[in-house]
Amino acid sequence: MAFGINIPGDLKLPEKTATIAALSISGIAAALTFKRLLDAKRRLPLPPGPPGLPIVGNVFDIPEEDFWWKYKEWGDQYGTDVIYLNILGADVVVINTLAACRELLEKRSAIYSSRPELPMMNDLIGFDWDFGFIPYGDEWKERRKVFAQAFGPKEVEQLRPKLMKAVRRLLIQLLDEPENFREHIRLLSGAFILDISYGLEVESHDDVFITQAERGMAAMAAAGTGISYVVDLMPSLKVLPSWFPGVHFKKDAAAWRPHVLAMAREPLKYVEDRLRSGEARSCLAAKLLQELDEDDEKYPEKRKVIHDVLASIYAAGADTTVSSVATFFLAMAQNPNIQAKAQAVVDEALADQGRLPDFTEHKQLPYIEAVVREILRWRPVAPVGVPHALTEDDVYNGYRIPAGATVLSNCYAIAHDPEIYGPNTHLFDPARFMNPEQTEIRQGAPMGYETFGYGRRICPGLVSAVETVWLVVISVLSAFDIKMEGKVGEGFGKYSKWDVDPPTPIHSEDCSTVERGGGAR
Ligand code: HEM
Repeated sequence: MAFGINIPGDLKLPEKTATIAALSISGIAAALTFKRLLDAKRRLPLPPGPPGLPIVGNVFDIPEEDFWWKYKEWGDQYGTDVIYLNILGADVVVINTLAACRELLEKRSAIYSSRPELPMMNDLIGFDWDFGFIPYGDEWKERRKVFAQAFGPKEVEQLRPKLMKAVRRLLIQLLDEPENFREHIRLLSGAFILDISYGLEVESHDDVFITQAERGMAAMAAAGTGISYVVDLMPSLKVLPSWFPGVHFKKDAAAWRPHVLAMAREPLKYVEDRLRSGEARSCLAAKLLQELDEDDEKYPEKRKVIHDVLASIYAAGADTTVSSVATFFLAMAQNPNIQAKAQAVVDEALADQGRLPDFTEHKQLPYIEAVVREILRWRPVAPVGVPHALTEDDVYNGYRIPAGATVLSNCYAIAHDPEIYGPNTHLFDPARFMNPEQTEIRQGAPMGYETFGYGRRICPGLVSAVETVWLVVISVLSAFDIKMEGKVGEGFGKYSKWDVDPPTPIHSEDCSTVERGGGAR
């Protein structure tokens, strides 16, 4: 019933008529007030932003590189923490401050937690199994719940032996082929995820499951999240046939789709086969599948949830972890003094122990904790987060934010905000998290976790990701010196115009590991 009002059945007819009339009048009045509020809301201005051109809007205003600084600069120029951009008619809102992220993405998360439509990524390439890309709603909630149960702090603790194994193998590979450190990091991340998800024992880069997953990830990187393909800006184009002139996106999608579907389908089938033959190794897939009843009429849907959640772990966790670990190598190569200080801390903790670091040292070494926080802060993996989408019209600071707007959080600008992280945020300096004596993490120090996003869609793999970075950091520091090698490149580590004292720009490929106490290998 409209407005949810029940009329008692024992009322007499005139009373009923009067009651109905009264209710109708108050209903109409409420509807009019609501409409007036809505109209007033719609008359409010959009947040300020660069003026843009007709039809294309701000497409040509956005620089290809370091666009997060441009977003911040516009915010400062217009005196607002939320700016508006029009991208070929689509509403895009960028949040430049932590306070505004908290207000909008956290406090108002009920309406800021969807995702924009991603026709290329989801419908055409086939990533609709990745719950990180699907809209807010029941399907997302169900998957997120299963994920959260598998990655709570206690569950992550149980994954530690598998993580230790992966990191120890990384050390051996660094010893054998330090110049291929990037490949080794990729294998560390992918192999650990395939082990915990499906119990797969991946030993080398040529492993069939790794190859399959990496092909899928290459498709994801090429598709981008939103504006790499014209179909993302004009979803209606997806109905065009692939022979239609200029419809490259369909050909690309057709080439990638089989890999993207296989990376989710094949490892799960492998576990199912192993369960039937009684040979399944302990892993999330085995645990979740064993909880299902094949006679349950909802079995196919429940199996699909497991399929989606497990594959999302690789899709969301592999490249992001690789990127953070690569930042560690870069930061150490650029900052030998910090590396030496961190190594001294590790050496002292392990003196006379005759072993490599393990979780005994976890949370015992504040400076290493600060190094990890600084890695995550200094070069956020997703500089403007993963786009959120607003599901209802909203008003912020007198500005209208329209329903359907894509909402970006400028994590990079926030992670470099001197009011949160102190001076010289362009520099890699773990000391910013420490107390003046440099003995403990300073009380009230921020976590440095802007890189994990905000609100209901915040990275649910955070605890596992931080533990992985931590174990790599402490293990590599205990065994190797990381030094720059050969020519000094350009581009990676490029500093922004805000930087006063830029670090030497280098490519992360130019780093090399040197066995501690030994010569360059
Ligand atoms: C340092 C490594 C990582 C970084 C920087 C990172 C960052 C992020 C970010 C920025 C988001 C989007 C948050 C938002 O929308 O506000 C996200 C989502 C997600 N991450 Fe991570 N992540 C990392 C590692 C991982 C790992 C290891 C896993 C799995 C174990 C994981 C699983 C996920 C999932 C499933 C989502 C989608 C959540 C949703 O849409 O509800 N991430 N991550």
